Amino acid sequence: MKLDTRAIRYLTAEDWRVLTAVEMGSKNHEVVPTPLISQISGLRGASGVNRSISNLAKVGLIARVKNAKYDGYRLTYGGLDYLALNTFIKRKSIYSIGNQVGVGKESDIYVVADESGKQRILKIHRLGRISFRTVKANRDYLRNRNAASWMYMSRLAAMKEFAFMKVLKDNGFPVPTPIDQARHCVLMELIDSYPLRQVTSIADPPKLYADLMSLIMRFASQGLIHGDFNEFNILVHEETQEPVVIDFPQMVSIDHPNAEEYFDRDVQCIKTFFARKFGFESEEEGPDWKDVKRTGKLDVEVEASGFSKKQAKELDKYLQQIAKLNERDGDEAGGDVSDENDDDQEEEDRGSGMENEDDEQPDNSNLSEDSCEMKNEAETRAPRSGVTSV
Ligand SMILES: Nc1ncnc2c1ncn2[C@@H]1O[C@H](COP(=O)(O)OP(=O)(O)OP(=O)(O)O)[C@@H](O)[C@H]1O
Repeated sequence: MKLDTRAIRYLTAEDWRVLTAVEMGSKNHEVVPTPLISQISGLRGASGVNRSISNLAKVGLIARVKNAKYDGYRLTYGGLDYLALNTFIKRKSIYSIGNQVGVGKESDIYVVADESGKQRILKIHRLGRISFRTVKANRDYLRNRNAASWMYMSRLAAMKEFAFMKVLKDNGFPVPTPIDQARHCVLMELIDSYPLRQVTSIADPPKLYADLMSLIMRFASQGLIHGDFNEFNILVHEETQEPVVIDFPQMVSIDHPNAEEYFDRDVQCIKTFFARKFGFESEEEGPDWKDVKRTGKLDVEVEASGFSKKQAKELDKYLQQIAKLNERDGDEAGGDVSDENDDDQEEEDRGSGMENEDDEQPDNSNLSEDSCEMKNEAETRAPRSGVTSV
């Protein structure tokens, strides 16, 4: 799903109201009936509403749903992107959109700029897009998921990322400065860097290795385990060669029942990577779970910062389901980024009701042993040009 912002400046105030109405209506309607869109938008006269509906559908921000019992529309990823961008533009967080610099399994990364031209990173969470392609085959798995689960879950993922980044940054951890969050998008500082995965040579591998191991210990002493601490999620600053950590979907508390396992896996990922890539093996045994001493409670602090335990559980459960689907479908789904606009009928396959049935702890067991290898290799260096105004 490419972010095409060409139409954003041409939408009228009425179009925005109608788009917002479709978003609001889809909170409890799989397919939002046209009369409801009209009612929520508060616009007088059917002709204006119909004109806006047709404008929005033409540029793919909403999609007419065929085969439904009644005539209706649903919001597309594009529509949600526009709503989020509009919020950022109004808040003056974003002025222009540049190149896409990353396509992850579950996010798209763009360079954007504010009015002064300062460049930033926009991360658009797109949870579940891979699994959508095979959603029919996996009916049972998703039957009880919310109609708008991709929107809701992508928003939770953005909220989680923003909350963690904020708490970590405020406590002196090397993470990008979080700038803003709206719907399923996070805006953050652009780090002049390469992902460790792409770095071909490093001046001082033992130092970087030691820095990373002490980071794992620092996280743990503050009550946290990254859970996906690998060469894809560590950026190496171009000038200083200092590490900057990104991407926190798997982050868990050291009180998690599987904490030791996740901690050991983070350590092992770094060991394996340094041995393979730089031929470096430390003489020291490396950080040991037994040496972790809690001196802080960032795991608790993050819950108080706007991302609740309940939301964390909802998100973790959904991530586990998606991981299971992807695992089951193997290569068929792997890396196949589906565009949800492709298939008008898929909405039917998603049930309703976002229940939170049990009290399970977040579980990272879906990650395979070699989770260090899980990500797609994408063009990930942030180019500094091509920023166009939206
Ligand atoms: N703040 C940043 N500054 C510079 N580059 C960044 C920044 N954030 C992300 N990137 C680039 O985008 C790439 C992908 O980012 P990230 O790991 O957060 O998402 P993802 O891996 O695409 O998501 P997923 O885990 O769902 O696959 C990074 O490897 C990095 O090259």
